[in-house]
Amino acid sequence: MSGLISVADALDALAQNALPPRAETVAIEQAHGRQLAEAVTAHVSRPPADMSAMDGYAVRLEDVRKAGSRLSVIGEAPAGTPFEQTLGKGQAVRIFTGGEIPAGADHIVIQENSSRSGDEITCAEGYEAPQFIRKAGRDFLEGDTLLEAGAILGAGELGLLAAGNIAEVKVRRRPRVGILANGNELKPPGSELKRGEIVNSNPVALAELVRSWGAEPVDLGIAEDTLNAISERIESAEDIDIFLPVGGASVGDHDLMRPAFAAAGFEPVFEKIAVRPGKPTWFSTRGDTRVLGLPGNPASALVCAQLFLKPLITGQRHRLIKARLACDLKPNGPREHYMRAFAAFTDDGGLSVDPAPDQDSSLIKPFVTSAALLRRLPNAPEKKRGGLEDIILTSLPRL
Ligand SMILES: Nc1nc2c(c(=O)[nH]1)N[C@H]1C(S)=C(S)[C@@H](COP(=O)(O)OP(=O)(O)OC[C@H]3O[C@@H](n4cnc5c(N)ncnc54)[C@H](O)[C@@H]3O)O[C@H]1N2
Ligand code: MOO
Repeated sequence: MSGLISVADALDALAQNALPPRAETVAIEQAHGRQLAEAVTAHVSRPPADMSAMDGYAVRLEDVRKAGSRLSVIGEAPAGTPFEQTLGKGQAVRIFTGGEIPAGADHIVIQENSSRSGDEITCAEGYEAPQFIRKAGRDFLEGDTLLEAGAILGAGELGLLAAGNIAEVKVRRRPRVGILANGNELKPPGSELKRGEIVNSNPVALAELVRSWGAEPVDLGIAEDTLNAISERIESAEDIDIFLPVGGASVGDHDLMRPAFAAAGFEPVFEKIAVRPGKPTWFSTRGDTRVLGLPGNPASALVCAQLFLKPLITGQRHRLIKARLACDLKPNGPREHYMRAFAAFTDDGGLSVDPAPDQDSSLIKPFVTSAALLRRLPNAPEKKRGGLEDIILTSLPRL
């Protein structure tokens, strides 16, 4: 495959050249944001036994069917210290939230509904059905699958693993993504700029995206516009899974990224994509290493990172969802267009999408407000305000 290919074909090619899976074991305290390499099963049941949901008295339901029932208190069951005897007729055990239900008991009378005098309680009400007992294994049983391979570990997932008595998990190794800028005009943020120089803004934004997708960005610096300078950066980079050259992707005399990677033994898979912005995006492989070449224009780099780098890192395709257009759209050209767009929830529970008025590929400001990429298929006809279009949500819509 080479030449100009469609977005769908580019995504297929990336999937066919997915990174080989590599796993490592980490403590759950270090596992936030990581992706499980294998399914995890519970080591314990939760709760481990029937538990009281309230502070009160564990009783036999048949003893408290009528208001005014009197029972004798024969012991205590606080959380962590089960009461070991079996409760008999007319007996109650003082129990606290999280205490294990003693054998023989099948109901909790909450303390607000009872009065105690010495070792005797009187129930204010009668009961028809058992209450306030959490059955063993209500959350999960020992041996249940808690999480599937591929799950991303956030707060809920980590709490679930800990509750399942799991201290370590096998997670996918974070791919190392080597970000390499290129251009004689580029200077780091904060530099004193001479005429013709511009600030190297793409790597810091790309690094943040890479991190947010669970990979590790590696700064390979700025290479000058010579084959040697770029080749040196490629050769001295250590343990990189995905090279991410940005800039020098087009056809100009100073666009040297492709030949430099070709000289380093990378074989082209595709050379450009019928996408806007970001047509010069290219992809090559060498053994287990990948190189995704992004154009230098900031919007092209950031949009194509969303479209092509994210699936390469995560192994997952984008999810398109529908949103209602807040303005009219002109007919699209021959390239699949991903417009930087503002997405917001509407009062009627829907989602609206409003493309930034200027879609030039050099602009960075639209990324500050945009939460979505609005997809327009090649040669799509004009669309009226209020119609439904496909979008990719890149962050949470505004409320
Ligand atoms: N004759 C043609 N010219 C161009 C074509 C084409 O098909 N034929 N394609 C255009 C398209 S589309 C794009 S996109 C750009 C991509 O160009 P490059 O990837 O070669 O990018 P550069 O020339 O290196 O830079 C473009 C632009 O972006 C600025 N830049 C570059 N790197 C950074 C950085 N790290 N941080 C901030 N800004 C950066 C650079 O200064 C340029 O202004 O090519 C078109 N040309
Ligand atoms: O594809 Mo380029 O990104 O249009 O400017």
